[in-house]
Amino acid sequence: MPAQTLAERILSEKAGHPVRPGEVVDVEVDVALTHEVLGPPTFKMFEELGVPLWDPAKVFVTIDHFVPAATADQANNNRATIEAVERHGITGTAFYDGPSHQTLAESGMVRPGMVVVGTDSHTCTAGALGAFGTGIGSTEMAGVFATGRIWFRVPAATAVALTGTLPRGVYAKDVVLHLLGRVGVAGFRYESLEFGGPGLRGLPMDERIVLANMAVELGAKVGLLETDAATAAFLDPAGAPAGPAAERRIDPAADYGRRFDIDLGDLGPMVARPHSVDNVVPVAEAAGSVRLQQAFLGSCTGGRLTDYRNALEVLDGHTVHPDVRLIVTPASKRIYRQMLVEGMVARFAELGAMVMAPSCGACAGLQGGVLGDGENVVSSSNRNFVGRMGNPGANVFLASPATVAASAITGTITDPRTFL
Ligand SMILES: CC(C)[C@H](C(=O)O)[C@@H](O)C(=O)O
Ligand code: SF4
Repeated sequence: MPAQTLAERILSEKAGHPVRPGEVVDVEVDVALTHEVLGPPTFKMFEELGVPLWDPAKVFVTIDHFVPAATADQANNNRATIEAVERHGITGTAFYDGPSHQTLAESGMVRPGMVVVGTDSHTCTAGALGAFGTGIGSTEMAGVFATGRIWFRVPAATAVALTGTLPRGVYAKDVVLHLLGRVGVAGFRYESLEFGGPGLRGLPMDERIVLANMAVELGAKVGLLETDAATAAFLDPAGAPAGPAAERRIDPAADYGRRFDIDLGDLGPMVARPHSVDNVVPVAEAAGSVRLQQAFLGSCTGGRLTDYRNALEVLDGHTVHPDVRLIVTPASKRIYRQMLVEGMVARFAELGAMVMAPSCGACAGLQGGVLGDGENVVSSSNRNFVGRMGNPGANVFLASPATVAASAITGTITDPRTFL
């Protein structure tokens, strides 16, 4: 067997022979994800085929974007989704539990080496668990529902070797923003973006997930991470073994088109300014540039326990600027419950934050924090194009949860190290 990239290894195992970049392979799907936004049209197209669902146990359906519904149309989509799940006997569901990529990761359905497809672009998040995860359209998903199979062109790969440790006030989000600043939104187009090295393995799972989650912002087909004991512990919190497939490391002898070496110790807090996720500068350069009306801590990128702990570390002992609405939208019910246990909900409430139900919330501007004309928001989420967060007249700045917290205190973009 030749040395393989993480993506080649998964697709080779699935195809039954060693695959090469550029080759088209037809593979079995292990998990198919859909949600209330693209689920109803997907089910409609699939049902027109007149065949049974290939495997109801391998489908995961969520209601996460329209939660709680802001309009009757949204509520009708939610109902249509529930009815489709009932019609087809689908067992994997997370209704009103938080963004699908977090709830799918928590569900235990995803394992290293799997092929995961979803009608959502951030399905690449499953790469944090060692799975070949990618977003597909609803028509293609109708085909997957019917056959349980899909074809891919095997992607070329880039390896990102992380060494060192992140300085205080710097987080995984800053690593992704740093990469976006270097290569741009199409920097890894249709590639497998593979992260490894001791720097990666030193990051907690909550932080690692950010790297896989934002691979799509860099144009990548998949964002695959090395897996280790921490991955296994995430998959099996009770300590049950995750199986021999759990440990997957980058093979330096594999055919990587490009290799990046990043010493985490060299990085600083970064911010992506409107209206592109690669419009990146060090936070210091954007500091004080605009007045903020909103600060958002949430989404499948920046709504996990580590994010809230980091944000509260900055916020503790300070007050939120009176002009700023601080919105906290946990990325799952499990996270929300743990926040209650740790007293974080109370601390956010005392700071005047609006703590919302787990959902996508303000991230895609579908409910839970739409912006007004000319308003500026600093957000721990992943996209800032014109109209993202619900208003083409608003401006979205993307940063780490700690930078969001620091900026909420001052009412303008602020380096979190000011308060650490
Ligand atoms: C609504 C959904 C199809 C969309 C996506 O695919 O990413 C959303 O989750 C987003 O983040 O923009
Ligand atoms: S939280 Fe945002 S990025 Fe994630 S699935 Fe929801 S809308 Fe998309």
